[in-house]
Amino acid sequence: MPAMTLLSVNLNAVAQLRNRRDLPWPSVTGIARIVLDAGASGITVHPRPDERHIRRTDVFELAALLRSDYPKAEFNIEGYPSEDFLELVEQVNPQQVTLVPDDPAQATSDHGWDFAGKGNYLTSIVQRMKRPDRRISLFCDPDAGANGIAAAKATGADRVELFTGPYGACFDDVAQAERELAALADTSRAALAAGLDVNAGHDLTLENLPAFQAAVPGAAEVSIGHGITADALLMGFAEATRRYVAVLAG
Ligand SMILES: CC(=O)[C@@H](O)[C@H](O)COP(=O)(O)O
Ligand SMILES: NCC(=O)COP(=O)(O)O
Repeated sequence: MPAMTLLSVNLNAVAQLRNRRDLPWPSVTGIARIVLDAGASGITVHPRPDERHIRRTDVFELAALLRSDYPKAEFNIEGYPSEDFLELVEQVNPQQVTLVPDDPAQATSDHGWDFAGKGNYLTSIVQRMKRPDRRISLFCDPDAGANGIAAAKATGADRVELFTGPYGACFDDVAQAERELAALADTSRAALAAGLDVNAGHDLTLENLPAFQAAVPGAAEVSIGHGITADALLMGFAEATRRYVAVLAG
């Protein structure tokens, strides 16, 4: 079990802001530098077919930056395993690929895989994507439970990423937040017991992360974008990153 939960900063929101104009700022690679210098362990991007935030060019530029200046940082590329996506991953060769069952029309990711129903499909994608230097993570519903986790493990994946969106959405409902945390904790325990490492992400914030950490110990990595970008508008990306890293350090 990893000693500390690592922070991977999702830069989708930065790219989305940049894309409001036909101009190169805010710079996605520039912000990547700032968060990595401030203590983030990796960078996450979730390119979508319409390039409404991260563009294919961003993926290549980030990969080049990490290779040249941050060789210890992890690049995590998330997305639906379309042929275009798989070819992009093969060209860029990130350390981690997170497969997400999102439809191009979705505003954002809103559910995990149906591991039992899509088992054969996922197994073939995992086999194609897996390399000794690349891990595969599967986006996982918070209530996937032991049966879902057994099916996820059978695909050959290395990790699951717990979808924390429903937990993040109940910031003003403490009782519901506790129910969401209990489901996440059950699924995380089942994953760890099955030999899968656990990542987590979606709508995690400085405010909801401590309770998540307490309820779901042992996560290898959280990827955070929207919340840290909102914080960075107030305090800058360096300070925001330092605060998330401090929360994760406990
Ligand atoms: C899989 C996941 O939860 C994130 O990658 C999320 O989809 C971020 O994407 P957006 O920032 O575009 O919502
Ligand atoms: N993989 C989840 C992720 O990157 C989280 O993004 P966000 O919801 O924090 O924007």
